[in-house]
Amino acid sequence: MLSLEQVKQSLERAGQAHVLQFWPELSGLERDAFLQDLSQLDLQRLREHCEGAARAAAAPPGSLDRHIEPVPPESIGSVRRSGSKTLTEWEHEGLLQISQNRVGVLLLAGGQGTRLGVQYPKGMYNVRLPSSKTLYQIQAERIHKIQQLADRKYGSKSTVPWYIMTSEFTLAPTEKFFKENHYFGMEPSNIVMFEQRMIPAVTFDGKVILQGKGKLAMAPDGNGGLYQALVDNKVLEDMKKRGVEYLHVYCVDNILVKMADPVFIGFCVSKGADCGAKVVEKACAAEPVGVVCRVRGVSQVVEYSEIQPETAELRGPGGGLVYSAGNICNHFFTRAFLQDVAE
Ligand SMILES: CC(=O)N[C@H]1[C@@H](OP(=O)(O)OP(=O)(O)OC[C@H]2O[C@@H](n3ccc(=O)[nH]c3=O)[C@H](O)[C@@H]2O)O[C@H](CO)[C@@H](O)[C@@H]1O
Repeated sequence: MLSLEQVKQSLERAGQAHVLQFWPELSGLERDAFLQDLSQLDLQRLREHCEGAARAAAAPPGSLDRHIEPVPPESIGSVRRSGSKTLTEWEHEGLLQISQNRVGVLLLAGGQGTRLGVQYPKGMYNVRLPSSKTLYQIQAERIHKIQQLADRKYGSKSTVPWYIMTSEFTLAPTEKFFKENHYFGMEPSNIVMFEQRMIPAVTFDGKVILQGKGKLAMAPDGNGGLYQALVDNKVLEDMKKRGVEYLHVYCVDNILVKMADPVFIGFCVSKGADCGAKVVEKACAAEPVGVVCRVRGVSQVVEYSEIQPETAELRGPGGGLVYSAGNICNHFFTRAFLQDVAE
């Protein structure tokens, strides 16, 4: 732990000295705990984050749009436009990989569910189905089912491990919920929960916010915190040990999610892709979903808040939207790709 003097100096250098404004009012115990938290702050990294966010916010509207282009047709596979032979080939490839224990699923469940307005992890939400099943139970049953389908086709005894990224807010209640529900019939060792990092919440001008006189307001570092969390928690090592080469990543609030969807997995594997995104055609230009596209030649998601309405409304020769690949936060990654990103 750093001394108060050291912490003071680095806070001053980083323009964050205000966080110590209530120091004289803190008890001895509170001071120790606060100093401990402050010693662990990576102020340099925080500054880089804030500067990056400020730059993005200050960029003139439309600056992304000038460099945007659709994903090339050869990288796209469409369920709607492909014949049943092609779809069956992709499905068989996906099931084959599952039967060989080479596929895992990863749930992004570190968000706080603020928009849903619940005080507990979203996966515990009972969506009022007649069965009263929660999102977690529905997902567990889908893992059982896909294993069963692969086993039936290839005579295997497959396992699709379930990786669950949580945060400081969601780990303990999620663990408790799974335990109380007997892991929904799954082998507990095949459910790997891990925590993403927390970062300080800041104001628009990059000042760290206090939650209390001796406590920083912290928040999970976004779903892009996944890559760091995979390393911090040795998840890539776990995948390697199990022989998992492909990961299907999805978000918690998608009740229709086809976990380890064999068609999607099979398509990505047969393309030799190192990452992929499953998309749904946008219903209308203004639909508030991100679009998968290319910016300066690099494939990425451009959020609906980033794209200009004129770009979103562009239509191709057939009359369809040029940017219609709606992101539903369903991603495919090879372990090798994730390892590469991590390094
Ligand atoms: C960045 C991103 O993916 N955006 C997509 C996401 O938006 P959306 O606004 O839903 O993205 P969020 O970041 O809120 O949440 C997506 C998922 O990430 C998880 N989460 C979030 C924050 C965090 O720190 N840790 C964490 O695990 C949430 O629990 C959730 O499962 O879904 C939309 C609809 O499907 C897409 O159109 C958006 O393009």
